[in-house]
Amino acid sequence: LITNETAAREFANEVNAGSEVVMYNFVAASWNYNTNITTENQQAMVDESLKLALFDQAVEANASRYDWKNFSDTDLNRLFSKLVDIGTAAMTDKVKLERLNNIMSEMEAIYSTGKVCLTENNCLPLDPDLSRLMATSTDYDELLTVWKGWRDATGAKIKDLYKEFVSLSNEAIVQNGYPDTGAYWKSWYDTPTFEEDLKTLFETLKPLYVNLHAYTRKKLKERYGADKFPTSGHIPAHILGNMWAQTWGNLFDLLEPYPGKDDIDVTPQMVQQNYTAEKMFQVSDEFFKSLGLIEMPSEFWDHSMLKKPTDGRDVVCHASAWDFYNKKDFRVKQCTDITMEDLITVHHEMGHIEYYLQYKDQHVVYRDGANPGFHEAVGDVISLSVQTPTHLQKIGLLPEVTNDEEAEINFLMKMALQKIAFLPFGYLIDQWRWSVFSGETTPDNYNQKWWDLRCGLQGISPPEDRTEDDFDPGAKFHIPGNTPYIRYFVSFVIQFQFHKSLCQAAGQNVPLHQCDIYQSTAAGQKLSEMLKLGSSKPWPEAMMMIAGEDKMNAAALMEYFQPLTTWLIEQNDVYKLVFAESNP
Ligand SMILES: O=C(CCC(O)(O)[C@H](Cc1ccccc1)NC(=O)c1ccccc1)N[C@@H](Cc1c[nH]c2ccccc12)C(=O)O
Ligand SMILES: [Zn+2]
Repeated sequence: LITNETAAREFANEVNAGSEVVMYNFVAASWNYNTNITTENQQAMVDESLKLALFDQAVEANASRYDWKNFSDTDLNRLFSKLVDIGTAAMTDKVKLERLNNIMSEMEAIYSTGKVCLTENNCLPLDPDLSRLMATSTDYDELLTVWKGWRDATGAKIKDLYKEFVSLSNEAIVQNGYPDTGAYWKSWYDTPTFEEDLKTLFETLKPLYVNLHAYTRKKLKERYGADKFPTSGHIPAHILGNMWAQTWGNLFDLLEPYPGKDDIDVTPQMVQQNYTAEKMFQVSDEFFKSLGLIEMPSEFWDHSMLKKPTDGRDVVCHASAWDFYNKKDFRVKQCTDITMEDLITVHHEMGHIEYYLQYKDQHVVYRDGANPGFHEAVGDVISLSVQTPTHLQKIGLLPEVTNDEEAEINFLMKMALQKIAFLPFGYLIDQWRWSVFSGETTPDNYNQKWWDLRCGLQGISPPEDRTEDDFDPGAKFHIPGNTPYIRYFVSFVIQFQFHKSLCQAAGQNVPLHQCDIYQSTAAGQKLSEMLKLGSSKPWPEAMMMIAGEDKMNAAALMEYFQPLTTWLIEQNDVYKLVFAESNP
């Protein structure tokens, strides 16, 4: 084995240059497929992913000729540990590797082109039509038709492909040295106690969720009638204002504690002011600039897809942010709707782009979040400031701000419907997936296990019977998209730790939920120092830099929502708080 660390550094630099070319070609082919789903674009993308896998295999083989585990330079050791960790690209059987990539692109196409026909010749896509219906309809049966139709059009059609995907993904990852795909995904957090830390966080936050669930259930019973609800205490899954019941913000008009106050759901104001998708991204860019962070380069504005094409092309509408690995080309692809919910997603995507911009000069293997949760948290931290009534007033979306106890509770309720409601969902998706990858959940049990978790952790129930002919996990983008999900649960906890620390840096001595770091270059400085690291340091070091502690901690989130927690407990009759742990 080669022990010369100078030679090793030289090798790493050559890999960096080569990676940028191969990665650019792969990302460009993926972009073409995602923004124009055709069989030729699908084949072109699969071809590029095979070339990338061969490149990664060559890098791994060459890197393994160095005695990198014994390097004295810890950074070089870290760099090589990433060079040899090539994921499913380790699959040496090219036929199987091509099959794996074909299955993934096929599942993504089925999901992205799925439609529900409400009448013979009225077939609606998820974005924007079905999403708007789920957000605005209060017709129990119409919601049920859409909820079931979407699962028939996507999950059920993906089921068999997913079974094959699981086995091929595991076969590949074993060649990379991991027992199964879930173990590989967890390794990105590089924390031996990761799963128990997550469980502790979830148990700590569960009382907040149970309070919100009880309050929401009571109000939904008033709207739909108690007879529509199982005696077990679960809420039917299709009446929460979202296709997956993952956030409940669209129920704000029903759940608003003190009606008649400021209209903090600024969607009407955005429509009234003729907001465009471009404008929404410019508003977000301006916030990042106000912190002294890097503004969007011209390539971003020239090459992004900021709204759904109207030329009949099939596209993957689910939002995403793209790094072309050439230090210049960064894009967002989003079928932006003119709503406050989508303004929040705009900030989420711009957070990914800002991270890309900040770490673009790192070695390719370090162009990642400190851990995947960090990448998901950046935009959300900004949007915690943007969503404050005082900030919405500053940018002209809220005519005037009432500063009293009731308005404060209204605001915290709206934030809880986005952040607290999400927690069990963010937690359970990869509990399901890790159990599938490990073999604990077998293919004939996929749907049963899914509903055990949805009922047991989220307290929601299927509005009609489900069987193993259904595959309800497949109706959520990240499953056919093979995008890990625990990153969002991690993000929803750490973004409040970041927010609290950046608010202190900005000299904001107000309650956490009223803090707006807008125009604070001190906060921007602290954020950019962490972002520039990419994944070059272990995430506890990055966490210490930005939050002053090296662990995930729910305290900041609980501090943020404290006034609402108190209010909810007063509102709820304690004995009605729970839902049965089992399937109703
Ligand atoms: O999926 C997303 C946003 C899309 C994304 O920006 O996270 C995107 C997902 C994706 C990953 C890989 C391929 C295709 C899409 N992730 C990225 O673009 C991305 C960018 C850089 C690094 C890692 C991921 N949000 C989740 C969680 C969520 C729901 N509501 C929210 C509100 C605010 C923030 C997050 C959410 C969801 O919709 O269920
Ligand atoms: Zn994201």
